[in-house]
Amino acid sequence: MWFSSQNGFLVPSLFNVSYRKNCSGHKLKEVTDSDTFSDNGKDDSDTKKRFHYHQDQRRMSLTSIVAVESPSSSNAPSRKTIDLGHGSDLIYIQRFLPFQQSWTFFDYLDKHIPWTRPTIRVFGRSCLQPRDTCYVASSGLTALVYSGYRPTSYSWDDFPPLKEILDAIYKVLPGSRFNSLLLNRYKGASDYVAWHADDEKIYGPTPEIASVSFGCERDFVLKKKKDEESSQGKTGDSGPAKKRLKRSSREDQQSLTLKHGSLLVMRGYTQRDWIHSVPKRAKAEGTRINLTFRLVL
Ligand SMILES: O=C(O)CCC(=O)C(=O)O
Ligand SMILES: [Fe+2]
Repeated sequence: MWFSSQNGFLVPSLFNVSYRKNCSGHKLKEVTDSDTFSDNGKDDSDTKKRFHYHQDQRRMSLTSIVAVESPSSSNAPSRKTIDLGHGSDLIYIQRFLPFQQSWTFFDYLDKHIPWTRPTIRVFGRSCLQPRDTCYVASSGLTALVYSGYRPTSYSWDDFPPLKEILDAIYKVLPGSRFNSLLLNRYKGASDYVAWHADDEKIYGPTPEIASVSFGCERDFVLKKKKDEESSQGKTGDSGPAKKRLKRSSREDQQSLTLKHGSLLVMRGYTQRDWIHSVPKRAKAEGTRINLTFRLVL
């Protein structure tokens, strides 16, 4: 097999290369998505390099990546499972959707979603939410309310491409079900989502949240709640308090770079025991769109 160099990595040259401006407006060279591509080892070295980078920044714990599962068929994109411990875990599929198709979704969502930037209440003060948002949900569900804001609920039928994305999620997560979707648009470096957990009662104690990202890649950071903040400390499965205090702080933080066309799934007790954020990043100049699919019980 022939290899060519792309962004410092050797990749098989049988894959087509295409160009698209990246979020800083620079020409970006990308391998046109071929689903078999993710199995050739490049995916891993790319990820490991990134993890080492984050490790340098003391944000990534390499030891917690417990499995890089082999795809069940050569067409399935490879997935990584990150065990956060105590019944919480993440799944990350970097090449979940094909690269060009992901840009088609991005353009559609950017143009057709009725984005709003609502005023929300944080610590008793009103402020403009630092990103655009929209909410889509099946009819008859309990309304979503967060930070004193109750978004208008749009219908799935208004935006048919959302159903295509949902179908793609069901293919990689058989048995899962989602009936609502929160969309976020980050218009540049200073848009962000602050530390929070999606632990609203309407999602139940162990919500599964499937998060698809398009456009400018951004860091997604998770931090373990202090034991008194989560009810996990009360279950007694994390050992005596003295032992808990000794735990290395690296185990309490995780960071991932969510790529264009990727899927991140948060499962188990992740919302009960962890908080997450998409921090401001000086270099993230372009627009990013993120979709979080959820199940309202
Ligand atoms: O943009 C993201 O990746 C995360 C968004 C998020 O955490 C949320 O909508 O609750
Ligand atoms: Fe969230």
